[in-house]
Amino acid sequence: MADSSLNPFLRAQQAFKEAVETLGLEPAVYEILKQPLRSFEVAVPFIRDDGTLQVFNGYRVQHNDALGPTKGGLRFHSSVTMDEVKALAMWMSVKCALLGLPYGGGKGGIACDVDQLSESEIERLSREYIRAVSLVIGPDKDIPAPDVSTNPQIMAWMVDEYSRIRGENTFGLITGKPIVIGGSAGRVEATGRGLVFATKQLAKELGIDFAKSRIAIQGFGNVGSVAAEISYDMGASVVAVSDKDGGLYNPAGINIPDLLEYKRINRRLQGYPHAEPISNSELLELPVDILFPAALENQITADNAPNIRARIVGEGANGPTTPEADRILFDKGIMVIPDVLGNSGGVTVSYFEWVQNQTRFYWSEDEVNQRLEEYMSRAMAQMHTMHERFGVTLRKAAYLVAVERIAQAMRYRGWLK
Ligand SMILES: NC(=O)C1=CN([C@@H]2O[C@H](COP(=O)(O)OP(=O)(O)OC[C@H]3O[C@@H](n4cnc5c(N)ncnc54)[C@H](O)[C@@H]3O)[C@@H](O)[C@H]2O)C=CC1
Ligand SMILES: O=C(O)CCC(=O)C(=O)O
Repeated sequence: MADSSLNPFLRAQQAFKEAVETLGLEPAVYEILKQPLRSFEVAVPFIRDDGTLQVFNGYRVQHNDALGPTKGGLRFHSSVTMDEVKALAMWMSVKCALLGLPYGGGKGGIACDVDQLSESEIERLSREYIRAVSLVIGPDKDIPAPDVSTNPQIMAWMVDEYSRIRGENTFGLITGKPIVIGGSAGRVEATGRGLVFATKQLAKELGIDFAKSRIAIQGFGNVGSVAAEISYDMGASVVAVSDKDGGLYNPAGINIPDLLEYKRINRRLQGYPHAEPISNSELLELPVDILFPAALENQITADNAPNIRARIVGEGANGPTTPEADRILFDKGIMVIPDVLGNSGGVTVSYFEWVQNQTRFYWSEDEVNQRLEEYMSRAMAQMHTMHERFGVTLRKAAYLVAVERIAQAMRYRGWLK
């Protein structure tokens, strides 16, 4: 069966439409939320190491700022398009509102393949991108952060470039920075930590002991590798992991610290001697308790959803499950922790980082982790209330919490007359 719901922007629009209708809100709410307030497409010229000039397409989208400045990551990936960035920004609006953060949703990216660029080329590209969007971002306007193929080093170059343009250190411009220049303790781990936290809570409700569970993880970057490490430390058996080049499977469980050391030395997962090779599609269909998709959108579709055997799908990635797949998983009794909650640990600790930058007062990692649990527990409780009140999936319930909050802000601000 072909899956008609692969365009993430159309999916995001449909989800907002359903939420506005379910809540019985005025149609004007959907008219505002169905597209971003501002979408920028910029040319990013930079000099290659061989002296030639290359120009990439860059994007920054600000979906809705009723609750505060827009916030969301920057992705460097060859598949980045305006529609993808719009959807990612819309999902950020939902995530920030659900978590009760004083932000709207934003997102950005550059269509490029970082594997083809040297480190100095990535630095020049990052600095040029910031020059291209410097007029539309800022600590009280729109605050970027890491996403796919971007990291604290890239955030450092970007905040440095912006600070040079402004003529003053502006650490609150961007989050996910190295700790020594205003990064927050716990930000690198936050998304994976939050995902494991939310999954452990749901597992308990379903009578699954997380510490005895079998887990498969697609994507072994910031989100997937941290989720693997924390799950392993809690005693769970991580039986499969993967990256864009394929996966590894050991039904007896993979020693994650050993694999991380192997990856650090070899810069890849492939060839690890204590697990069998497995494809990404095989990994998704393994007989496990918990599946963490932590790579890209559209991984669980109408085609493979009937074969998913996990009892819980905890979405670390943004948009890994299509709406048709969502319906199939629901019918099979598989619980899905929606991305807007599952991966919300990242933006929540980004918010803490921004607060620390604005106040110049820095917190310990324990304080960060404790507040992260408080914010996520509150959002989960509100999502559960909507889930029960309207009898809808957790994803729809998350949208109901978020859209009600954004609509309230727009109403007070006089946008809905
Ligand atoms: N970094 C963060 O704090 C947050 C990330 N996310 C989302 O989590 C997902 C992963 O992001 P990061 O871990 O930050 O990125 P990353 O760049 O650190 O890692 C991405 C991983 O996915 C793998 N991958 C790429 N394409 C793949 C494919 N087709 N099949 C299987 N694996 C593939 C890569 O090889 C890599 O292991 C994205 O959807 C991102 O938007 C969401 C919230 C916060
Ligand atoms: O940390 C942030 O501000 C945003 C992270 C992000 O891009 C996401 O949650 O998808």
